[in-house]
Amino acid sequence: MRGGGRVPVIALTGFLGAGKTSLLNHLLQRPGARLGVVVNDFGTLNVDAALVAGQVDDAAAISGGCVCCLPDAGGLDDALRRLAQPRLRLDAILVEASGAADPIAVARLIGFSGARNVRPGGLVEVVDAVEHFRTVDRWTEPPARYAAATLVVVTKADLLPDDERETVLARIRERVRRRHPQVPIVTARYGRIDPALVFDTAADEDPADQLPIARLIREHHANQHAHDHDHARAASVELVRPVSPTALIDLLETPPAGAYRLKGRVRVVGSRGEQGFVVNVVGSLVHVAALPEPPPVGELVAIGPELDPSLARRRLDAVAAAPADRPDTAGLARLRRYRRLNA
Ligand SMILES: Nc1nc2c(ncn2[C@@H]2O[C@H](COP(=O)(O)OP(=O)(O)OP(=O)(O)O)[C@@H](O)[C@H]2O)c(=O)[nH]1
Repeated sequence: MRGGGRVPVIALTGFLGAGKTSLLNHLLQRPGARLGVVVNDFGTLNVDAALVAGQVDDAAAISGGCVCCLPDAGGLDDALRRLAQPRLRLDAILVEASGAADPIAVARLIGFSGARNVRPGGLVEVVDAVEHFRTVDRWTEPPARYAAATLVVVTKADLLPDDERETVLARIRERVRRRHPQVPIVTARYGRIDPALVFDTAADEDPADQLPIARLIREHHANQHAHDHDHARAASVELVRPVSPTALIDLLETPPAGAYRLKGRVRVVGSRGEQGFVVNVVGSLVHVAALPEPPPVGELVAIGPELDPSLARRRLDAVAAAPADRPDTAGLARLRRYRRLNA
């Protein structure tokens, strides 16, 4: 381990559904690296921890809020302390912040962590090329969050219309550069970047580009009263039984009011036994993928800055309660159609 024995902590930030878990799973596939993971998710159920592809023995999961708003970094410091123990000999710790977390606050939490054996290793801001200008960058001035990044990864360019792709990507680059002229910006489908981009940053002891962050953090402290991000709200349900594909697809296609993001893992009864699926909605995009095994217990989480949690909970409960013991041919066909679209 380099860096005087302190383990670099690399933060993955980005708006709800931008592609942080996809990037994390990609980085975890790096052969030979010993990586620790902290996942911060919404709701009482930690879907992201369940979706982190089995490469880590113990993903420290922090659920029930956004990491930058936890009092005194509570959960984060504990998780970092646990993962930075010398006997684990980790090369780096990756922290996936919740989609509502403010990157500047995340940088501060890591920079001033009470865990002794860690040091900041960079902050990767994931940008959803499709939704970015409707969600994160909506005002005249580019958002301050760009300045906290040591690397910007733009995802979902594949979903942009061919004749708009270059214009949108150029606009993202131009907006980011106005806040942070030197930051590297890469485009990557499903976050499949060259891992050296992330782990190189982590190899530098006290990289020079931490300096602007120190200033940002001070400014941020001064503005603490004007908390500058919406607290997303969440509703979740645990699924002990298989779900009805029709009820599920109806939910994905018409999410509860204010649910910008829906995600979960489910079991459905097919003609040849039970099958597992992971479902994702980001804005108006629905994504369905098969799981290798049906999850013993599934879950669904709805998240959004303007979500009404009790109304959303009723919709989720209705999906959990819909009868689903027999194969539902029409519903399964709709589910498969999404799988084909996303293949
Ligand atoms: N087409 C396409 N889909 C992507 C890409 N990156 C991510 N996705 C999909 O976008 C959805 C959200 O991705 P996640 O990686 O779960 O996003 P996230 O930022 O971890 O989401 P939260 O933690 O809930 O905020 C999933 O369905 C991904 O498969 C991409 O580059 N192209």
